[in-house]
Amino acid sequence: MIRAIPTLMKYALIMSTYQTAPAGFDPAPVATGPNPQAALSIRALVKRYEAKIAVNGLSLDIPVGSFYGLVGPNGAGKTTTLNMATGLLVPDSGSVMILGRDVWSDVNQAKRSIGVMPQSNQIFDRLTGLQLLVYSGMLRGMKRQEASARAKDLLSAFDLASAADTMVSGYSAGMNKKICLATAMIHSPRLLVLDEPFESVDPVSSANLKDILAEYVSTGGTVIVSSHVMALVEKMCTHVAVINQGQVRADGTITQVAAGEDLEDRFLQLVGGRHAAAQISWLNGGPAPSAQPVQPIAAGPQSGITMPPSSEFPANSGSGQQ
Ligand SMILES: Nc1ncnc2c1ncn2[C@@H]1O[C@H](COP(=O)(O)OP(=O)(O)OP(=O)(O)O)[C@@H](O)[C@H]1O
Repeated sequence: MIRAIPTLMKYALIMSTYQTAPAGFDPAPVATGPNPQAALSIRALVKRYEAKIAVNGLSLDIPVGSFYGLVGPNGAGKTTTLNMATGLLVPDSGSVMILGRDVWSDVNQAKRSIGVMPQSNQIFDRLTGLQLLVYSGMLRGMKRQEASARAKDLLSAFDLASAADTMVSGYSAGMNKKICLATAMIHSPRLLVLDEPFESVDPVSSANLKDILAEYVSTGGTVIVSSHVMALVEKMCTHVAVINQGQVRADGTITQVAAGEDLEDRFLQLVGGRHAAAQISWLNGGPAPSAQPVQPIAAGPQSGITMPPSSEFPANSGSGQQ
């Protein structure tokens, strides 16, 4: 089982800093460099997409051995931050250190030392579950025999043993999540980064996954999960960071961040954005749309499509040209 998988990697200490922030943008000043003692240490991370600042000078320390939840509203910058922290997306500026090693000075080494759960559309789904896991292990430098033994342990731990020889394209959404998580664990990384790991997973499998992750943390591993499910984060995580508009609004242990309240209520206070229920009359049994005359649109005589005339779909001569 997972406990039997030995640690492969030991880590050196390296520090460095990226180039300065983009012109015209001033993230919050940062007094200290990354913390080499942390599992993941981020300083003044910035990413912008043209006018949009996705990550706005974000700094965060994630302690070794923590089960760390990253929460934030849609578009807060969680995925962009995690992609930059795990070597998948080049930051505009800022620095990231994983277990004392600067990520961007040797990005391939950084990638080998962590387990990042891929999205289901990022895996080779024409392989069987067993083949995918062995392949993932060998990509990280493992010998085939060892990768194969671990793959079988993982398939059984994740209740996928009976689907070991089934092509991943034939897996359900929940099975897909589990095989993705297994690919992130095969090389026994000391840091696991998981984006919404429990989405689509049934309650029994979810409880098993939580047990596996809790055991992994109890042996000194660090887990970072991004999630929108506050109850799950409150129950499972030791720490949490609330991210909004590309910055950390609050971070610390669950108790510190919740500050005596329900974590979800605290989250809503921190990120704001709640508004009175929208008044959409047609959702509340408002008047039925009035009948309008219809006439053919431009798709040609054989199309058989008719639409009411309007400013969005003006009637034209039926030439079919736009
Ligand atoms: N490739 C891209 N090009 C342009 N804008 C992007 C790109 N990727 C992300 N963004 C923008 O950056 C912001 C942060 O996106 P990100 O995906 O990091 O948010 P998130 O917190 O993970 O959101 P969610 O919870 O919805 O997954 C959003 O406004 C998003 O539209």
